[in-house]
Amino acid sequence: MKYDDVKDSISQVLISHEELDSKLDELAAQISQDYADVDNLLCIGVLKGAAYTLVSVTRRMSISTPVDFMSLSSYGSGMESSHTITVRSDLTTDVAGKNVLILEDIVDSGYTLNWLIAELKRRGAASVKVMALLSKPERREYEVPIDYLGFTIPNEFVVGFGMDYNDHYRNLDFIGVLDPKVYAN
Ligand SMILES: O=P(O)(O)OC[C@H]1O[C@H](OP(=O)(O)OP(=O)(O)O)[C@H](O)[C@@H]1O
Ligand SMILES: Nc1nc2[nH]cnc2c(=O)[nH]1
Repeated sequence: MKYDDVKDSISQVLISHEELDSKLDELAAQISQDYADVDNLLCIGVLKGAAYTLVSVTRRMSISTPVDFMSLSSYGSGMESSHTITVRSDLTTDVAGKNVLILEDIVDSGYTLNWLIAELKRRGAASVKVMALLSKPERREYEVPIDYLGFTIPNEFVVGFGMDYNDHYRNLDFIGVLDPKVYAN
């Protein structure tokens, strides 16, 4: 898809590249401070969307951390969660005894995180904390603790910085509202 067509599909820039950069700096500084003396930190990202957030935050951290990814499916290619989690590919790390920090791009219904936190605890993680770049509280159906939050956003379908519609728009360097004309009819 040409970049001009992509821009035409965005009805509003919700969070600019500059705002993202400075928030990512803040989050990474806070996490680095809080985990400076914590052993066995493991940062986990849920593919595909959170890859952008995980890399951007850990790259800015002033402490060293192992990273791992998990691929879960709840949304498929569309806009509504199926509320059934399928593990497409699992972590390669044994999380038993690890202090896990999940880095997510967005918390919407909370279903994904609610499932993942329970699963990591079931596998014996010593602690599980959450960083989410975006939270959409109006959509919440499952309460999840967010220890580090970037932005609270309104109930709009957003794309960019990891977030997709039909696997496009992830590589935008800002977060925008997808124009409803894109998914109408
Ligand atoms: O709070 P929830 O309602 O569970 O929604 C949040 C989940 O939705 C998105 O992933 P998605 O399933 O779209 O997969 P993707 O990252 O591959 O795009 C996002 O990355 C979260 O993992
Ligand atoms: N792209 C995208 N994926 C989501 N998953 C849950 N909420 C959203 C959203 O607003 N946009």
